[in-house]
Amino acid sequence: MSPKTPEARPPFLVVGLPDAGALPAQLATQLRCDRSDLALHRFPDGECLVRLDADVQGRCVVFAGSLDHPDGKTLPLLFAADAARELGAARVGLVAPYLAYMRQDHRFHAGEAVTSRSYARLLSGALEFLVTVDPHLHRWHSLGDIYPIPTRAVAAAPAIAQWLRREVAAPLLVGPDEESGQWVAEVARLCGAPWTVMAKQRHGDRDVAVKMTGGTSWPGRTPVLLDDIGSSGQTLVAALQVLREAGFSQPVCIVVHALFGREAQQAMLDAGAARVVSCDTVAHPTNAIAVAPLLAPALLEIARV
Ligand SMILES: O=P(O)(O)OC[C@H]1O[C@H](OP(=O)(O)OP(=O)(O)O)[C@H](O)[C@@H]1O
Repeated sequence: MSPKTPEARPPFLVVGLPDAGALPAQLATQLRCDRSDLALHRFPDGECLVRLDADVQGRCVVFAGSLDHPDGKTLPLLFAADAARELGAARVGLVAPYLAYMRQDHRFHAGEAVTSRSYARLLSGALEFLVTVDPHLHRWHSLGDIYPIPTRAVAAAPAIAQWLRREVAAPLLVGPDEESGQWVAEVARLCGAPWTVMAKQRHGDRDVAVKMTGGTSWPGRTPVLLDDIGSSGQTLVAALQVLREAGFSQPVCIVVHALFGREAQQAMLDAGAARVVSCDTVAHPTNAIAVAPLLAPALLEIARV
């Protein structure tokens, strides 16, 4: 099949998922296209009913919204994607700044589901492309390992580095575990700052232990703890305690995806964090770093191949 000419490309329609915040409007503005919000009704028995209020015929329908609290958001998304196709959409894709279930990437105990793979199959059965931000890639090396559809993983690092250059004079980037090295090293490179990672052991959902593995002598540097996800907040709390014991002061905490509640945020402040900030992939009071503007270019690239 020959590549589509620009004239033949279907126009975009952005459809905001429930609780998607400002993202759908931002995307529609950047794409200069129409936007509509998915109507969602919950019946008394908990079942959902979705309704598309815009004409999707012949359009490239882009659902937009993060997949935090995924169990309540995923079925409406799948139903809506199915409806869009039935109603004549030319293409159906998803921009989800936070992609759920990526941490369940291994059968840790006999009989457990490898949910990241199952979830990928589920979404890939309903969608033709996916754009997200810094998915949790630990045992999977890329989204392509589990998502058969075209995907783009947008890096938050340039936006984080830009924020740091503005807000922290002489940062030392610190990752709380080895996996965080992938984000920490890139942000450090972009800032021209030194970096190190700790070693983490997870014993339970809210039970982690971390220890310093590199040096602790970084005179004049402000430690900046950087991780992809804050959930219970215990990883960062444990890392903050280690930094305090090593004599660091006024550490800054940055997470890409803020999945934590008020208590976890308070625990980080109590453990010595001078500031706790996050990217705007999940709407949260700590949002300070905008990555949503990076999504439209990735979407244009992927939706038009
Ligand atoms: O706020 P918390 O509840 O501590 O969760 C956040 C941590 O969880 C993830 O790693 P995880 O411990 O799942 O390790 P992994 O790299 O083995 O997937 C993530 O990279 C954070 O480090």
